[in-house]
Amino acid sequence: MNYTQQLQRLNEYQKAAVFDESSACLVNANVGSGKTTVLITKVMYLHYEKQIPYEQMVVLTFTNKAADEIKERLYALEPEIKEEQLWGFGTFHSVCLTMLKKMLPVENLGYTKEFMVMDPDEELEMAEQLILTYQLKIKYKNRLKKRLEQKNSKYQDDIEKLKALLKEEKRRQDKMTFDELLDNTCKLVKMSAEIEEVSKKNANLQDNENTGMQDISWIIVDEVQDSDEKQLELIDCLKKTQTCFFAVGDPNQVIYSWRGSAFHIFYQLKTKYQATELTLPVNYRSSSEILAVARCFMQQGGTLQGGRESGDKIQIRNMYDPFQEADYLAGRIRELHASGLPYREIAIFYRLQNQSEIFEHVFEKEGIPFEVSLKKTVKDIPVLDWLIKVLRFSVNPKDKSSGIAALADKKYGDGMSVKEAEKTINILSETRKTQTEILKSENAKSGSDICEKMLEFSKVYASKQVALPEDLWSYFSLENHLHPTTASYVEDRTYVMDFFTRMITYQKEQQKNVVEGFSEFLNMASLYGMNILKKEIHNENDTVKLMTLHASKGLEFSHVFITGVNYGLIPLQTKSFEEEEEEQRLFFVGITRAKEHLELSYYTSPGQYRAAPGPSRYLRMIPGNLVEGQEKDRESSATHLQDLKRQILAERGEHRELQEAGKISGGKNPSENTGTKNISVGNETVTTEKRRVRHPKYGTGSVVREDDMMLTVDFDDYGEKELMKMFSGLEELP
Ligand SMILES: Nc1ncnc2c1ncn2[C@@H]1O[C@H](COP(=O)(O)OP(=O)(O)OP(=O)(O)O)[C@@H](O)[C@H]1O
Repeated sequence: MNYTQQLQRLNEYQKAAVFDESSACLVNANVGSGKTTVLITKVMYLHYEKQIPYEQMVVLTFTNKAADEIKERLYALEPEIKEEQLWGFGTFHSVCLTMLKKMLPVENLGYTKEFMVMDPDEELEMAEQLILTYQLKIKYKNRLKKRLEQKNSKYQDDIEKLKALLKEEKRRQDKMTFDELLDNTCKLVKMSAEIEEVSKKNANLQDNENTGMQDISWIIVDEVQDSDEKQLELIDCLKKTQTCFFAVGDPNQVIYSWRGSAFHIFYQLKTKYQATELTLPVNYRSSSEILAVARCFMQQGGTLQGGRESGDKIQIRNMYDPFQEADYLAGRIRELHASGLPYREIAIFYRLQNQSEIFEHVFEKEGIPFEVSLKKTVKDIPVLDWLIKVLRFSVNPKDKSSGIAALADKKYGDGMSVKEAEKTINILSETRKTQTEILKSENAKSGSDICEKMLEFSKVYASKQVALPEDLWSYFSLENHLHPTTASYVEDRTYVMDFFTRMITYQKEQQKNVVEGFSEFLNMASLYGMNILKKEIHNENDTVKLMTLHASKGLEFSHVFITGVNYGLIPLQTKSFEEEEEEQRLFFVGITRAKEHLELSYYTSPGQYRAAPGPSRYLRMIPGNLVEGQEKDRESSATHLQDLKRQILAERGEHRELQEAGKISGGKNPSENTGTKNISVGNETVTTEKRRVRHPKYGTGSVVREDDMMLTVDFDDYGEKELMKMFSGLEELP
């Protein structure tokens, strides 16, 4: 659709937002009212009608997906647009990264232009290494991240010393955290503004000093309701008196308030910039029945007008348990597909990631094509997590933390302890001894081939080009590190080769030398962990989409099934009124993804820790006239259902047997080193104190049950998961 066609399609509210030229404008938009549509048309309007160059626009989005969508639409209209022209289109973090690399004097803050980005886990690892090296006494280490963020500590320990060491170490290793990308951009933009001010005053001394900063005419922000304090501060730094500010958002869709976003953002921005307020009230997505249900969960008042005619009433179903539900949905999807509905128009939502498992088993058996939206980042794939450390140290030998972590990795590294790895790196990098000398050295346990390779990488590849992924594979002797006899080898190798291919392609496309190109790619891998693996759901595939309510934001489907609307799941048990409100908004987001048809279901026997049987109170908030006849409890004893259940449980059992036989790798026994109080009930032990653990894939969580063999952990972002003790791969958190 070209610019004129796009403009003609808009309603009066949407046009008012596109044409608005006040110095600040806030668009309070309803769900599905065309925010994305307006934002893209606005950029086109400014460019084509007002002749604002793209390079003078900063268009900030909340996800990379949203930024890519806008860029793709612009490229489709004007394929000749250069990437540099769209430097300001991206997430807050990626735009800051570009500014720091290309426009701002990072050297003034003690960094080089080659600085690398580190994610929050890496910063924690660095802090843990420093605690070890300097023998620091730190209380509540399981809350180290929080404690490092807190300004004033009330505990008597070495936390302030650790903060200072960490700051120094990050600068020494030339690394910035995500937050520092924003903080440092702000600092340098402010410094540039001061220089400009001084040079204006001293105009007779020299012409306006070139601060390297682009003139920014427009700052445009999408999903402004999800911005946090740091992001607002960045907007404030970038906005000069002549810069116009335009933001769209929906206060009813705040689902990340734990990141600091809050309702007061609209109010704050409005008063700060004396912003004009506009609205987009008409929802074009959902049928009037679906909108009527959505209105029951709106918290911000206002009207939610519908732009579409009425459709099906919504349905509420009672399922005995998740097995019965999966079986029902398989049949229902088959029916819908037979009647001509593409699979891609069907979505199933749930509150916790672990709820997808039963659907996956059943759909696989029933031959229903599906995709599960997993929050997969490179960090979730152990081999890539390790490889990135190897590469980070290779392109930046100052980054000793990555080198140490790579060598000390139990599975892929050299199996050294952190201390041994540190010594090896220090000796090798400082004295550049050969491997034989290292072996003789008293201080190091053994020499390390990969350590030498990492240290020599920049030199070796200064003049050489990498042509194929195989070159890197053999350079680092990865065959030895990925252990060809292990079960994970084939999959690991595919991940590695795929990662190399992308990295080499990127470096060539950007016409950078190997070290520069790889560094940029690794920074992107930290920032866009998800995108880079292309594991996000692809809407073009004709598959049923399975995802958590959080992951559904911004998407739309003809038929939506929200499962497990039981108390304890939807909503989750909450600790505060604010959390409860956020749960409700999350449900609202889920409901408003549906265009034609919405089904909600609850279980009699949810089979999830903390979930209560029976309908959640949310279902009682929906007026009866919007619902098509409630079904009675379904018969749960159908023989085929019992068989299905048995089959799935048996498969789970086989999985355990494989683990027991050592075919699936695992880690240390987490109960070995705990001082937890446990109460035994029969064979089972109920944990009375919260034992915190970390799993390489599922993240952090608390142990809720354990017996001699098994251990059940309630993961913070995943929900409950049962693991074999011996092979759980869990790391005990202090
Ligand atoms: N003026 C219009 N006429 C007809 N359809 C429209 C119009 N504006 C937007 N739409 C359609 O309405 C749907 C929602 O639009 P869009 O995705 O831009 O909304 P949104 O506000 O970004 O949604 P969300 O609140 O879920 O983030 C899309 O299918 C879009 O094509």
